[in-house]
Amino acid sequence: MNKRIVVTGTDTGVGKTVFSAGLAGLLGANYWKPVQAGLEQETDSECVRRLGGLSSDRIVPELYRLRTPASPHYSAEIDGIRVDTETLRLPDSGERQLVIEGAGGLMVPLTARTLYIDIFERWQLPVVLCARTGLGTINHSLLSIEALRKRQIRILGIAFIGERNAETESAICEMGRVRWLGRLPWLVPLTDERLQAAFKDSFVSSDFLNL
Ligand SMILES: Nc1ncnc2c1ncn2[C@@H]1O[C@H](COP(=O)(O)OP(=O)(O)OP(=O)(O)O)[C@@H](O)[C@H]1O
Ligand SMILES: C[C@H](N)[C@H](N)CCCCCC(=O)O
Ligand SMILES: [Mg+2]
Repeated sequence: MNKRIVVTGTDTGVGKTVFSAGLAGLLGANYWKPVQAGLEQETDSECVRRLGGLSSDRIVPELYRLRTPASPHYSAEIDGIRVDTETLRLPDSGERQLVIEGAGGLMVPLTARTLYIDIFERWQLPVVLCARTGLGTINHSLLSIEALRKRQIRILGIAFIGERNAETESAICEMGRVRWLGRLPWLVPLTDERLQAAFKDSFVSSDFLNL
């Protein structure tokens, strides 16, 4: 039985890391951010550990820690290295499930020739697509869905992040023919306790089990 889930999004900054923290906390899963671009501020792994309440042994180390917060292909060039996409092999997660977060949106380049979506296609894991609820998200979401479908990547569903927008959420799910998994509201302040409580109210763990 597959126990690994990819968390991707319609864009950078949509809330994949916060969602991943909530999901890993809800499932008791491990977390992996294969390629981290940007080290000056809290990394995604550090954020998931803090907000998801994960012990350090549940965080799989990144394969690439690139200094510059930019597209990984460029951030790697600045660091004088090249992402070897052949090394992006799925780690064994042992007894626990594994939440894997991409970087930015689907068509983010890891190298001049390889997009993250190409890696998702190779992995053939189910994908949760994180999306905003505000104006502009319908286009971003339907484009992302189309790209995933074209590569026959299984979409578990859409996880919305932001304030309720019933018309937009239903338009995306109906026109994109994808499941509405839930909506994580915007939490201010954003704390581990508030996230974990809100996540339990927003999502159902059975949607992410027995994949
Ligand atoms: N539900 C939420 N409530 C409050 N703040 C949030 C929420 N989701 C995300 N944020 C904030 O929005 C910003 C972007 O979120 P996040 O880092 O999760 O995005 P991302 O999609 O993982 O970005 P990246 O592409 O860089 O990995 C962060 O400052 C985060 O704290
Ligand atoms: C730096 C940022 N936080 C992410 N890690 C990488 C986002 C890459 C976005 C590339 C793009 O779509 O222009
Ligand atoms: Mg992130």
